[in-house]
Amino acid sequence: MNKTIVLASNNAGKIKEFNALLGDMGIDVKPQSEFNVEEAEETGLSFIENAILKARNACAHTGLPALADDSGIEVDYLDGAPGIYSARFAGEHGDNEANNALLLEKLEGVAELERTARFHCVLAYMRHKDDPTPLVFHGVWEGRIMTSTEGQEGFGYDPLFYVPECACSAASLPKEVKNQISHRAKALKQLFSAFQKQSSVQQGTPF
Ligand SMILES: O=c1nc[nH]c2c1ncn2[C@H]1C[C@H](O)[C@@H](COP(=O)(O)OP(=O)(O)OP(=O)(O)O)O1
Ligand SMILES: [Mg+2]
Repeated sequence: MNKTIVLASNNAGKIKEFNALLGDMGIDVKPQSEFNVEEAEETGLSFIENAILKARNACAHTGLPALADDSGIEVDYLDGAPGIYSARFAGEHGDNEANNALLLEKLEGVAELERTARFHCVLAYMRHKDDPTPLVFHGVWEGRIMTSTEGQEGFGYDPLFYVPECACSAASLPKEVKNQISHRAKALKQLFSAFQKQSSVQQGTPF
C-alpha cells in the first residue's frame, strides 16, 4: 500500500521525467497542481535551500509528504552562472528560449574546451512541514555548452547541453536514455536506495 507523495514542482518537463522514473518504483506521486499549492518563493542561496523551501511549502499546503527538485546548470566560463538562477537567467522565470539565447551570447567565441558545464539536481524529501531532517540527494551530469541548439526532446537547457558519453545534445537523447544518466536520474537513484534501506529497517511503508 503506497502513501501519496506530493511532487513540489510546476515544471512540466521535470514532472514528465519524475513520472517515468517513479512509475517503476510503485510510488504514488502527484504534482502539487492537483492540490492547488501556491508556488514557493525560491529565496535560498543554494539548490539545497531552495529544494527544502519548495518541499516544505508543499507539505504545509497539503499535510502530505513532499518531494522537491531544485536544479540548474553551472557553466565554468561564467564562474558558475546561471546556477541557482537558471530558470530566470534572462529575466523572466521559465523563458527557456530567452535563457538559451542569452547563454549562447555570453559564450560567443569561447573555445569548445572552455565551454565545460554541468547540470545539478538536488532533491529534498520531507515527511511533514516541520520535518527537522529532510532527506537531501544530489546528482550531477557533466557536459559542455554547444554553439547552437540541437534536438527536440527534453526541456530547458537540453538543446545546448552536449553529452560527451553520447556524442550528442541532451535534447537528442531518447527520454529513456536521458532518464538513465541525467543529474535527476542520479539523484533519484540515491533517494530510492535510502527508501529501500529505511523499509528494510522499519516495517511497512518506507515513508
Ligand atoms: O534536465 C534538465 N534539462 C534541461 N534543463 C534543466 C534540467 N534540469 C533543470 N534544468 C533547468 C531548467 C530551469 O531553467 C532550471 C530549473 O529551475 P528550478 O527552479 O529548479 O525549476 P522550475 O522553476 O522550472 O520548476 P519548479 O521550481 O516548480 O520545480 O534548470
Ligand atoms: Mg523554480
